Amino acid sequence: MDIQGKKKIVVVGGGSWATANIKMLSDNVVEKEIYWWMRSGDAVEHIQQFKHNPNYLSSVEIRVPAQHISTDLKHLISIGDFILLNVPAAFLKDALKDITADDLKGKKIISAIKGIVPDENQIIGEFLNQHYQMPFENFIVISGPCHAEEVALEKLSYLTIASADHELAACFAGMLQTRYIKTNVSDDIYGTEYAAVLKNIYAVASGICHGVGYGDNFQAVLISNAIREIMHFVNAVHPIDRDIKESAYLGDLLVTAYSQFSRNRTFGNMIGKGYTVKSAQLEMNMVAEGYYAVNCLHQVNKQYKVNMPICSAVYAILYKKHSPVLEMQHLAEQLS
Ligand SMILES: NC(=O)C1=CN([C@@H]2O[C@H](COP(=O)(O)OP(=O)(O)OC[C@H]3O[C@@H](n4cnc5c(N)ncnc54)[C@H](OP(=O)(O)O)[C@@H]3O)[C@@H](O)[C@H]2O)C=CC1
Ligand SMILES: O=C(CO)COP(=O)(O)O
Repeated sequence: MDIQGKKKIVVVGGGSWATANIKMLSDNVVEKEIYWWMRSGDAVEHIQQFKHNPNYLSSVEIRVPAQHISTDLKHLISIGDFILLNVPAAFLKDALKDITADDLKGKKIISAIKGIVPDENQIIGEFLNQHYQMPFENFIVISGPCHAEEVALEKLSYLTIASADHELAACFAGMLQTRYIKTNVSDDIYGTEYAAVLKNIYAVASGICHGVGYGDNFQAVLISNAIREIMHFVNAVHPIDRDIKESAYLGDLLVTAYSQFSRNRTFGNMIGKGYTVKSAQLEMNMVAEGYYAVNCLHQVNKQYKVNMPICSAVYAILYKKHSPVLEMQHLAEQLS
């Protein structure tokens, strides 16, 4: 596919980050046609009529033409050149259940998902490559420290656009830049995806620590150890020369572990305060990817055997029902 010329972009997902992506793409001046899929027919009708997403980032004005918003994913994909996947990883298989490798053939596929597909235990690029025969040259990752809520407020933010094809990454970055969005381009798709998955787990850990009563001093030690765990893990999975201090790695960890907007931190905080997983999930109405990711990571790391005491502690609390207080005491003895 020629990457020049007016492009048709389909955004798949109706949550906060999909809504923020719709806003960035709409505010960007490069000429394009934007299409939007979400599972809820009621939400589609509401947006068509009132030009606002009723459930997520409701303040954002939606300027996508009404006839471009639909619950028919197969049809929208048949129109699109770029398919931007943005449902939580746990629901990706369900969202794509009627989609075949043929439907995606020749499309440029972008993942704005920061998660692992459960059961498959694969990051999104691997999943699409193995299940949909997507060539990695057609794949793009959007990452970086960026909360949807701050995009809605047009607060200055930086995104990293990663692809094995530098020209493709630069082309897509050009479709997202606005007055309030700056972009970096990277070729580290594995490291970018895995770092984004891991930082969600560390943000859950950060929330748990806050919930059980640790202060800022301990949080700083926790996050210093977390970036080392990320570095060791991504170097084991995909050893290339990367600077872990870049925004897509360290920056994303910091914003997620400290921001008031982080769903993962909020979820962890509730767990630390004694909520069950179910009640914390119900309370939030949004998805904390770290909950699913830590289980997948636990399986994936059986192969790599990287020493990851923070991930192990979060896994024990969420999946083996260990006491957050005791598990964090045990973890604290292993940090430095
Ligand atoms: N929010 C953010 O700031 C950022 C998020 N991301 C990533 O974007 C991805 C999407 O997250 P985000 O947009 O924030 O999601 P939200 O938490 O805002 O919304 C949840 C989404 O998941 C859908 N959903 C919930 N339950 C189910 C289900 N059982 N089956 C199918 N779909 C379901 C919801 O659909 P419905 O409304 O119909 O229930 C909704 O679209 C995640 O991987 C996240 O890590 C990345 C960067 C920033
Ligand atoms: O990825 C994010 C910020 O970069 C969003 O993190 P949360 O899902 O924890 O809100």
